Amino acid sequence: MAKGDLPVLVGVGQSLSQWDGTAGPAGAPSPLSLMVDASKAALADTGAAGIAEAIDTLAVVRIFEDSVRGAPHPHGHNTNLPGTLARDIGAAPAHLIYETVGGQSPQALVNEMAAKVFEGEIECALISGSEANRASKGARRHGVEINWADGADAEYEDRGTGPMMLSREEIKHGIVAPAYFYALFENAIAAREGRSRSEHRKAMAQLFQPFTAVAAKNPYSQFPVEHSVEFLSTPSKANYEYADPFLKWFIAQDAVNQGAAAIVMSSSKADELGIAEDKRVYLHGAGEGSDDFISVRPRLDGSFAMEAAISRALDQSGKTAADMAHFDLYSCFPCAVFSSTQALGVDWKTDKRPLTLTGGLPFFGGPGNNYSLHGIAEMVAKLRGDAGTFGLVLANGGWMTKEAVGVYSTAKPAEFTPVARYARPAEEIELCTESCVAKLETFTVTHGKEGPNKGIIFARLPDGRRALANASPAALAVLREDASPVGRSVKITVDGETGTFDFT
Ligand SMILES: CC(=O)SCCNC(=O)CCNC(=O)[C@H](O)C(C)(C)COP(=O)(O)OP(=O)(O)OC[C@H]1O[C@@H](n2cnc3c(N)ncnc32)[C@H](O)[C@@H]1OP(=O)(O)O
Repeated sequence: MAKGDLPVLVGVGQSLSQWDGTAGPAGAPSPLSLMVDASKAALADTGAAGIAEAIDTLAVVRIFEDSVRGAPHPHGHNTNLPGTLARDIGAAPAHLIYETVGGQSPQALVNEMAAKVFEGEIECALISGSEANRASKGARRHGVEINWADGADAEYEDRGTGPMMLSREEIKHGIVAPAYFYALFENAIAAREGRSRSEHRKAMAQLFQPFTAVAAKNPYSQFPVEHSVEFLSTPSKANYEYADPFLKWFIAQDAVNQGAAAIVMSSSKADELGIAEDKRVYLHGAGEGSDDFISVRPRLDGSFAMEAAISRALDQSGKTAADMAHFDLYSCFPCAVFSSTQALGVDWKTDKRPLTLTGGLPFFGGPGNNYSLHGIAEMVAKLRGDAGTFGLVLANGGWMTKEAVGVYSTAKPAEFTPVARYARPAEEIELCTESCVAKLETFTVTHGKEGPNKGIIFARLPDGRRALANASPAALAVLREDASPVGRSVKITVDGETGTFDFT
């Protein structure tokens, strides 16, 4: 293992199952089976023999059931996903890793494995991940027994669930689901653009309509249907209100059975194994950024972490956003794409380059932490067919809390620079936890099957501090109006640990 060897992606694979329990237990996938299928496809995709035996490092992206402390395993627990995956693909890696939580992890693992190859620590890494949440939901809904329990003796490095991404203050006010966090960003963007709810829904639908067209043509999409702007922007039974301004199809869909895998190795190992030049895709730039709890971020209409990760990756590659021919931008919610295109300086309304290669998390599917491994798989395939061009993958974790970016091309880079440590924000907003009068900064209304249930706001005091509060019944009715309430004066009364507000 020589130090300074150029890392290269040589194989990618994906898997998909539409199993949802309606036709009984036969053919039910598990997270492991989806990873095995995708990994075997990645091994075959290299076009060379002996790859499984060459894998010295195997890293698995953390699945949903292992991402929340104490979450149940309703279909049995696979206690060693890396070890069982290695067993089932005939590999015997010296290093097994079970990655920490976050949608950044596929790209972060590529960045890490590439750096380890370059440092001469490893020669060949397989990265894989999956979700079988469609199977899980379907099995429970239809009373079908499925069994995911498994295990292996091989030791693995468990990176755990990582630091908390939400604060006590946020939890107390009901900001507990990704859609609620992102709705606060989304309404901050709508307010900046001067849009009412219906106007912003139209803009979100215009952004996402082309994503649906890509998803409709992708054989690995879970929901391959092209939707109109009209359908996407209009509340209906099929497109119900979830967290204002989001309707169901503005949201990452987690009812998916999808797996993906990618193989990173040293160029000399690729030479030794006879991997053809036209299979090889290089990492030209890598960047990573992180952010604070949402309630203390100075800006809500954009992302510090995205800006940091994107600019670092582009700088490393010596390219600009204008040089990118292809993008796969994380799209769990429209605001993630509004924020990344803003950071890239790409005008989503007029730019001709597609912003997704898969179809995006609401339409291709949102397989938990692993979505961007599909983005990377699609990017590798796209670049092989468009040799010499460049593409950028942005992977996003938490609520724009952890970002990892990769710039790729089949062109051989003159040099490789390992990724720098995560950029960290320097500024944070002080919170006010007493009764106060403030100006509404952003908001959401959460919905259940019975309709709207909770109004949540952030408000800013004249001294710059921020307060969190929930809506009184009268204030909730105002939040439901089409006109944006952002900028209006509110009176917050704190009782115990939570604030309740009314409009003044
Ligand atoms: C970094 C990041 O990636 S952040 C993103 C992380 N990912 C997420 O947060 C995942 C978010 N997504 C989800 O939770 C899910 O995909 C959902 C809720 C959007 C859709 O889930 P599904 O399992 O497809 O639910 P589905 O739409 O089939 O709804 C189930 C039932 O509940 C009903 N329902 C659920 N919520 C509502 C609601 N708010 N209003 C009305 N009905 C509702 C549906 O109508 C449906 O009823 P039916 O069974 O009678 O037809």
